Amino acid sequence: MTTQKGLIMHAGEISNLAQAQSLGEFHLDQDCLFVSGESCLLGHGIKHRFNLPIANTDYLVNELKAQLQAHQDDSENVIAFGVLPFCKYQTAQFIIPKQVAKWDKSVFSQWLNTQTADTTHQDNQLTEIRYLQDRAHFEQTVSEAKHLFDKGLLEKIVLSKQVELGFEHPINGKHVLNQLLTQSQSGYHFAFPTEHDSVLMGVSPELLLRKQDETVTSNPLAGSIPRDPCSKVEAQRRSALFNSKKDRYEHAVVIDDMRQLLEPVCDNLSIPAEPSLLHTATMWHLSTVISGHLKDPNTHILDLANQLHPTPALCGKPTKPAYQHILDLEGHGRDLFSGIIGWCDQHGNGEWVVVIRCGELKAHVAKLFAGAGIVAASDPSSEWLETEAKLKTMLNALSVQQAYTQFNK
Ligand SMILES: C=C(O[C@H]1C=CC=C(C(=O)O)[C@@H]1O)C(=O)O
Repeated sequence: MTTQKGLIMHAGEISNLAQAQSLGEFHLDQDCLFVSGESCLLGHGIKHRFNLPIANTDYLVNELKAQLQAHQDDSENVIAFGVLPFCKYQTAQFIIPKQVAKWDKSVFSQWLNTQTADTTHQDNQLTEIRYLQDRAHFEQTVSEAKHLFDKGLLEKIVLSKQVELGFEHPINGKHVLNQLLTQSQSGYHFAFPTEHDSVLMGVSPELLLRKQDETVTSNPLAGSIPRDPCSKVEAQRRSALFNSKKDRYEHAVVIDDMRQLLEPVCDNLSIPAEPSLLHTATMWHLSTVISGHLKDPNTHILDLANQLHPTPALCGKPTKPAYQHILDLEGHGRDLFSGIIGWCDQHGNGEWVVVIRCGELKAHVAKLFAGAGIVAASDPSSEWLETEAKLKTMLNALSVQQAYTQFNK
């Protein structure tokens, strides 16, 4: 095995479009996709689907290892794709594919493009928008959270909303995935067929953990500002974000938490003293790249990832009270949203990202999610606008950004 741009090479490398086309079609209801850097990991077909509880990390890791061993082929490295929910009392979904291939991202994009070239979304009317938490409710919960900070009960909480979009016709999921790949050049694109006949897809900017033998890398994000088409405004926003005390604090809470968990298990944990700026197609974020060498290279990636999850970038600090207040304040179950998604092999290597900037697509309905980190200095209206901006990744991929804005007027 060799490494290219951080993604581990596995059996079945495909770098040529003709070779890719010989595989037939990409099937959203049975194929898994995980894109990292210039490579993507593609799972074809479902050999075995199973669920595991995530409340006990040792149990999760041992059962997962046993499942991988039971489905190992003679010659090939066996891989499981999976998604862990936000709630520790729900179960993770895993798929061991019939066949795994590593592709160049550009080849995968071309291959998908050839399958969607003659389809368009233009005639798929948005017929309904249903907020599981509307603006008034969201802003009210931010204000309530601020009282919790005043009382010293919390330092940070991540509050979210969900939006259900109804369409006239069934959604063409492959077209949406194709749009995600075209519109968002960076980030971790993913697609996973869930046990409820929906497809979870999106492009997450946030790497929770990558593990290759003894090396671990993480790229937590927290502290955000929407992008702007005007370069002057864009420059002002970047600088405002970088110098914002509120956002620096929001970010520091996440980094401190990750340091606490990773320091005891790593020999030389490297955490830059101050964050840098990272952008997606729609947002700027404060970002820190953390890396380290594991004291025990045999540590399974989910051993660490499930302990890190949910970080204060998705939940809050302290974790347990923040989690409880999320349940009370939000009033909707997050399920897979703000969980983690990725893959691992039988050596415990792999990559997991947080389930954000994504949607769950099923028939005529797309369920979208967006959250924002709330701290004492948060302004309810700005936090709402931040969640609206975060929705754009999926709204643009669904080609309904304009219709969505019209609907909300
Ligand atoms: C919860 C989301 O973003 C998280 C990840 C990056 C930055 C965030 C923030 O600045 O609030 C959030 O913590 C989301 O995109 O729905």
